[in-house]
Amino acid sequence: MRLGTRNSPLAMAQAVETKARLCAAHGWSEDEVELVPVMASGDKVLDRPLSEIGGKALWTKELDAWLAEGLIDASVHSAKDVETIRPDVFHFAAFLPRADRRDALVGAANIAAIPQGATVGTSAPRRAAQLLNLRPDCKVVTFRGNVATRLGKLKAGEADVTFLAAAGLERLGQSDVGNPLPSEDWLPAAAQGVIALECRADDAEASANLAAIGDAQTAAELTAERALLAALGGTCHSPVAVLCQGDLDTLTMQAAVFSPDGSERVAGNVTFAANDHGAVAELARDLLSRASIAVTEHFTGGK
Ligand SMILES: NCc1[nH]cc(CCC(=O)O)c1CC(=O)O
Repeated sequence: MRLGTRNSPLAMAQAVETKARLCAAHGWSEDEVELVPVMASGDKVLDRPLSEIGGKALWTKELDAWLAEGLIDASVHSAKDVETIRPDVFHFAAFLPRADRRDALVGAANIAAIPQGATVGTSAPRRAAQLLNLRPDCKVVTFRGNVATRLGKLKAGEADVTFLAAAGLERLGQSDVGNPLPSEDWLPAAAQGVIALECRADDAEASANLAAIGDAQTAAELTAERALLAALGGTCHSPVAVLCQGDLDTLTMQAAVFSPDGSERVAGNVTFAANDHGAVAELARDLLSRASIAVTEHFTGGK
C-alpha cells in the first residue's frame, strides 16, 4: 500500500505511525507499506499568514492530485488541516485514535502567567483571537513554519510565547516542550490531534484496509466537529474553537466564535445523540445569531 504524506517532520511522524498500525493490524511486513512524501503548497510559502496566501486546500491539493491519479492509495492528513468540504471522489476511511487535543503554551506556564504586553507568535486566527480575548494587552505577530521553525523563532526572541498543538509535540517526541492548556480556559481547533486517512471512494480494498485501524470514538467526535464548521460556514481561517467529547451514544460540544481582534467571544454548548448533528447545526445558528458582524463576516453560515 502506498501512503502519501506531506514531507514535514510532523507529517512524516504521522505517516510512520499509520504504517506501524497498518502492519500490526494486517500482519504486513515493513515493505508492504510504502511512504510517499509529497511537497504541499502550504509548505512552500512560509513568510505570510495562510489566510493571506488565500488559496484553499494548501495542505491537500498536491496529495489529492496524487491520490486521484492513483500514484498513491491513501493520503495521511492532520485532520485539522483538511477543508470542511471534500471532493466526492475521496472517502475518509479511518480516523486514528485521537491524541492530546489541547494547545500547549510555550514560553509561559499558563495564560495568566504571560507577562504584561508580551508578544505572541501565531498565525492561527483562532489562537490569536482567543488569546486577545483573555489578554488584550498582548501583541500578536505572525509565526509560521513547522514546529522546529516556530520553536527556533521563539528562541531567537521573535516572540515571548507561542502555541503549538500538544499532539504535534508528542508525535515529534517533544512533549516536554510547553504547557497544555486546560479546556476550562482554552478551546482547541476542530479535529485537533486527529490523523485522517483518505482513499479514493471507489477503492474498496484500500477503504477496508484503512478501516481496520480506525477509531469509532474519534470518528464520532470528529464528524460532529466538522459538522459544526460546515454549519457555521467556517474555514481553517475562521476564528472558531470547539471541543467535543463523550461516548458513542452521547456527545457534548463546547464551541466559541470570536472576532479576529478578540474583543468579542460568543460561546455555547450542547449535548446530543452522537449520530444526530441537528443539534450541532442549531448550536451554529445560535452562536451566529448572538454575534455581531465583526464575527459573522468570517462565516457564511449566518447568511
Ligand atoms: N496547522 C498546522 C498543524 N496541523 C496539525 C497540527 C498539529 C497536529 C494535530 O492537530 O493533529 C499542526 C501544528 C500546530 O497546530 O501546532
